[in-house]
Amino acid sequence: MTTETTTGRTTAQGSPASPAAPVTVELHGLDLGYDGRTAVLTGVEGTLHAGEALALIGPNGSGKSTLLKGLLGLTRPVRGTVRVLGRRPADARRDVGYLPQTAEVDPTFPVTVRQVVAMGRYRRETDRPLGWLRPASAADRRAVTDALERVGLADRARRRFGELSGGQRQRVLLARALAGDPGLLLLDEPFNGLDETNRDALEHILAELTAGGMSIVLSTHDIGLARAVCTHAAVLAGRQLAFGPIAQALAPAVITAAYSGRSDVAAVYAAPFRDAPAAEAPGGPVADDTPASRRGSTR
Ligand SMILES: Nc1ncnc2c1ncn2[C@@H]1O[C@H](COP(=O)(O)OP(=O)(O)OP(=O)(O)O)[C@@H](O)[C@H]1O
Repeated sequence: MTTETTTGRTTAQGSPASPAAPVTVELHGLDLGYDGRTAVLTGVEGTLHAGEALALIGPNGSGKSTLLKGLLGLTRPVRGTVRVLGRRPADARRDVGYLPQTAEVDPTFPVTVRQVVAMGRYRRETDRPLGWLRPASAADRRAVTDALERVGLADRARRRFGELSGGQRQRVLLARALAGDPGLLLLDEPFNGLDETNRDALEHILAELTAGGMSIVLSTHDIGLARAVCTHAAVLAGRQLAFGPIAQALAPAVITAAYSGRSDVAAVYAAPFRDAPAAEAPGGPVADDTPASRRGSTR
C-alpha cells in the first residue's frame, strides 16, 4: 500500500506544498462497515495534508460514501485506524464541514439563505448551541457573511432559500458547511445536477479553498471534476485499489479493475494522464512519490 511522502505532496495548483503542511487525514489498515463486524470497504491506506484535495472514485456501491462517513465517525472501523485533524473522527467533528449527497433542507421550508448558513455555526459551541439557547454572536454573523461571500451569494442572504435555483441552493449548503470554519471539507457527489455555470463556480470555490490551506475529500463519478479540483485520488471497488497523486492513482490498470474490466471506462478516466508513469495493477502498490502536476498536464 502507499505511503505518502513529502515529494509526493502537491497543492491544488499542482505545486509542491510546504513540507510543514499538517496532516489532515490519516487512514491506516482501515476496513469500514456498518455493523462493527462486516466490512463493506477494506484495505484503505493513505494520508492527506492541508491544501490537498482527494477524489474518491469508483462504481456504484464501491464504498465512496462509506469512507466519507468513516471520516465523519458515522461508520465504524472493523479494523485499522482513522485520524482526522489529528483526532478521532467523532472528536474532530466540529472542525469538519460536510455537504451530503442529498440536501436535507426542504426548499419549501420558510427560512432565509442566511438562516440556512447559520445552521453551520451550531456545532461551534456545543455547550451553548446557536439558536434557541443563545443569540448569534458577532463572530457567528461574521462567519456567516464570510461563508456567503466565499460562495458568491452574499447578495442573496435575505432571500428565501426555496426561491433559489438548485445550483444556488447547493452553494448555500456549501456555505453552511464552511460557516463552521472547517479544516477538512467532505463533499458527497457535489456536482450532481449542476449546470455548467454552477459547476464552474463550484470548481472555482473549491480551488480557492484548497489554495487557502483547506483539505477536501469528495466523492464523484465525474472525472472532469476530479481533474480540475483534486491533487489526489483513491480508487475504490469494495477495497482500495489505489491512493496517491491523481495522475498515478487513475492509471488505466487500476480503473479497468475498478470497473470490472471495462476498458472503455478506463480510457475515459485515464486519457488525461497517459503521460503519467504506469501504476502497478490493483493489489500491488501505486507509488505516490511523483508530483501530480495536475493543472499543467491534464486540463
Ligand atoms: N447504512 C448501510 N448499512 C449497511 N450497508 C450499507 C449502508 N450504506 C451502504 N451500505 C453498503 O455499503 C456498500 C458501499 O456503499 P456506498 O454507499 O459507500 O457506495 P458508493 O460508492 O458511495 O455508491 P454510489 O456511487 O452509488 O453512491 C454497498 O454494498 C452498500 O450496500
